[in-house]
Amino acid sequence: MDTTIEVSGLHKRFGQTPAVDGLSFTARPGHVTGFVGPNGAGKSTTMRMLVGLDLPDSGHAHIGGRPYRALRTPLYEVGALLDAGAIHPNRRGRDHLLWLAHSHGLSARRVDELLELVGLASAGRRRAGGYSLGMRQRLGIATALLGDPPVLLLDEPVNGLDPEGIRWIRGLLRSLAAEGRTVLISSHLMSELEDSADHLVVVGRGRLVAETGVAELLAAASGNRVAVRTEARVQAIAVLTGEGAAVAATGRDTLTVTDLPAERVIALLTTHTIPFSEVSAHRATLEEAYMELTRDSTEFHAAGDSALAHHPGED
Ligand SMILES: Nc1ncnc2c1ncn2[C@@H]1O[C@H](COP(=O)(O)OP(=O)(O)OP(=O)(O)O)[C@@H](O)[C@H]1O
Repeated sequence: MDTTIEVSGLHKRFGQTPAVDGLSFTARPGHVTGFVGPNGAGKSTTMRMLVGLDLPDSGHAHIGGRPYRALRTPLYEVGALLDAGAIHPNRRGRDHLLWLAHSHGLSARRVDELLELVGLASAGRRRAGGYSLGMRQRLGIATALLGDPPVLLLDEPVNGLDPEGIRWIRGLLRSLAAEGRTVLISSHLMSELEDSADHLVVVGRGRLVAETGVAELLAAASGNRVAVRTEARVQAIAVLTGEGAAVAATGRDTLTVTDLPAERVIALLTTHTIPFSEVSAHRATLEEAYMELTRDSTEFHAAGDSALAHHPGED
């Protein structure tokens, strides 16, 4: 079964508000795709259209080439966490899962397995009304995973989780993708996607700002820069510029080298017996990369609407 998520030319308005405004992107199996953008960017609306809770005005949001409503066994094909609050406060967490499991021919054992997996084994018999937001998120994730689906759509799954919970969900998402599943998670904070997403769809005001690999984005933002600490600045500059690198003196004993990998810088300094105490690659954080990306997209906005999709590396 094809499990690619494909959003194409998607439009949705609420009254005068364009919530989603011509959005297109793809989320592929085996990847965690981060769907990121500020509050009100249209992420939840897109997710709701992916599972048929809202209808597009035009365009499509397909899973495996079909709309969600055409799936024959949705629980086994697509797991979704859209609104962690959507559970009756009097219902116990385990009963919520049991009801869903039994109506789909799944066993109580599967329910207990999942409660264990999401860390709710002991809390499962308590009423959901007493759950913290983090516990409701965990129950929502268990619900999404119940039918062992190859596609997962999780809207702000990190919301409400404590640092241990955030570490846990990052590992879970990575392992679900490593099993070949298509995982789409939304967040309004880039930092939440650090160490979990490997592909990014960045949106703003209902439109695509960028669709890019995380490694590609970080490499572009890091700008092939290497920091060198040496007491022999003059000799180091001579050797490194001789190799075609751009070198800037950035402190009394520090240099910033552009366009030469750290390994090559070390090899050159060693060969020429130039002493150094540090050579390190500058690695941008995802947050820095995001700032750079959205700054560019703002410039595109100012220049006109034709080039909203900015792919780093293409300029
Ligand atoms: N049912 C609705 N009725 C009216 N306007 C809506 C409705 N749902 C969403 N909107 C509007 O559509 C826009 C996109 O909202 P959406 O919730 O999809 O954004 P989001 O990126 O998920 O934001 P957040 O991070 O805050 O969840 C916002 O301006 C929002 O107010």
